[in-house]
Amino acid sequence: MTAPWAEWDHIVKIDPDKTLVEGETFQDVCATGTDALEIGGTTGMTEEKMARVVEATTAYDIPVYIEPSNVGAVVHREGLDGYLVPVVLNAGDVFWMTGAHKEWARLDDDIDWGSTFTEAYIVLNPDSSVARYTEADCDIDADEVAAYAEIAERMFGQRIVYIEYSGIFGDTEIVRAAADAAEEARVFYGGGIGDYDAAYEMGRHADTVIVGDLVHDEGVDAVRETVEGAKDAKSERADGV
Ligand SMILES: CC(C)=CCC/C(C)=C/CC/C(C)=C/CC/C(C)=C/COP(=O)(O)OP(=O)(O)O
Ligand SMILES: O=P(O)(O)OC[C@@H](O)CO
Ligand SMILES: [Mg+2]
Repeated sequence: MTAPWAEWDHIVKIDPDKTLVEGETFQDVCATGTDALEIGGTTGMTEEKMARVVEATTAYDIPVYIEPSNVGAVVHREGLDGYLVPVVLNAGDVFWMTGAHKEWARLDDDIDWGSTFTEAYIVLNPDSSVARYTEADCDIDADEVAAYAEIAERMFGQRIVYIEYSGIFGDTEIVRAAADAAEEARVFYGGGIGDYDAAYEMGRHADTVIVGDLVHDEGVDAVRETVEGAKDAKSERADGV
């Protein structure tokens, strides 16, 4: 099966706990040229907030995926394309590898496994909420990140390796190392993408560039630039994927 994300160069991640820039709508976000929306955030997440954003975004012609950060924030809804569920490879607490997932399977009888996929996260900004929650070991070098990417794909069958620098622009050598280690698995990169150049730079290595805070802090014009950066980088890549 071709993965839904196979052609995604760029994703906007909407945090239901944050607002859009005044005067902008989800329709404007969808019109930036981004390939998909992920809805999720670490702190302040509730089912109500999630439901509100899902309802507002599924009205448009763009894939919408929930990225759950806890069991209570998952909603099921007509028009939703599916679920991209994090599994944090370098978490300090196994709850974030399998524990939350076990609880979700135990409590939710309506999981649609056909549209549920996992993202093998490697969390690398120690000051981010996600690093603090998961007690991630962020003090790892490019070799170790590459090895995580390798085992994610080869031992655990992961199809997405997500290099997560939430809040800061990451180390391109680390992203490159992950990309080199991944054979078929796609490398997602997120963190601190704020303009064309940043998206272009990470898009040279990662298959998909994710933009989060920018949509809430700066708005759709800035996001559109990053879409162009990611897409230009992709079209210039020798492997063409
Ligand atoms: C199995 C289910 C249903 C849930 C568990 C899912 C897991 C393991 C989540 C792990 C870590 C996590 C919270 C991932 C979400 C990724 C994300 C949205 C990160 C961005 O958050 P930050 O930028 O750190 O936080 P804020 O912007 O909310 O402060
Ligand atoms: O908010 P930013 O820093 O763009 O990070 C995006 C995303 O990777 C967060 O999960
Ligand atoms: Mg954030």
